[in-house]
Amino acid sequence: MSMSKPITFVTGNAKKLEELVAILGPNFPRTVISKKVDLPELQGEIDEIAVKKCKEAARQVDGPVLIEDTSLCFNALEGLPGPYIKWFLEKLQPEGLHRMLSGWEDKSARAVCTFAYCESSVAEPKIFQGITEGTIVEPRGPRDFGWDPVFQPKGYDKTYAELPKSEKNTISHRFRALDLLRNHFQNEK
Ligand SMILES: O=P(O)(O)OP(=O)(O)OP(=O)(O)OC[C@H]1O[C@@H](n2cnc3c(O)ncnc32)[C@H](O)[C@@H]1O
Ligand SMILES: [Mg+2]
Repeated sequence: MSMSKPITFVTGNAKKLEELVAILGPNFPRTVISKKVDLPELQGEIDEIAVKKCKEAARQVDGPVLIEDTSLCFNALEGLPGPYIKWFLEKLQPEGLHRMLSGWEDKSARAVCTFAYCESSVAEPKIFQGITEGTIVEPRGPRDFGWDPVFQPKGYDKTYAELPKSEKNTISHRFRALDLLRNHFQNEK
């Protein structure tokens, strides 16, 4: 029997939590609870943001914490909007994200999900990152989660939004990151 403390997943985003629960499933070796906090939107390189965000979460929660930060990187734009995608999406809507690339032939993009886990406020965060390659297309499909309508994963003719959740959750940036996280905790036992 494991005596480990529960892990608190700190996020203000209910859809992220929903996907994490669906992807990890019931056999994940640790108990994960969630806490709704809007952590600051930081600047910098992707890994650096995740580390800082995790340290901030660890300051706010007693015990092990998990955070994640999601970037959408347009290759034509040298990786931008990247970690700033939240503001671009909020101001431009999915249509505007697609329009941002109208002057570029290269519509390719990468969805990057970076989890950071910290045992306590004095421990160094560990990073687990997943990347899914795709293309930015005109928005198609339901609008219940962020930029899903404009991201068409490589090898698919549907956007993330058009794919059944169960299928997105087997190929997504978040799935790939959580697969690494799962391996880490399974090997720890
Ligand atoms: O509290 P946190 O966990 O930070 O949640 P957030 O919504 O602020 O999320 P981020 O800072 O990571 O910003 C990422 C943006 O991308 C969106 N997003 C994240 N994962 C996504 C996914 O799998 N599909 C579509 N949009 C996604 C999300 O709604 C944000 O607008
Ligand atoms: Mg955020």
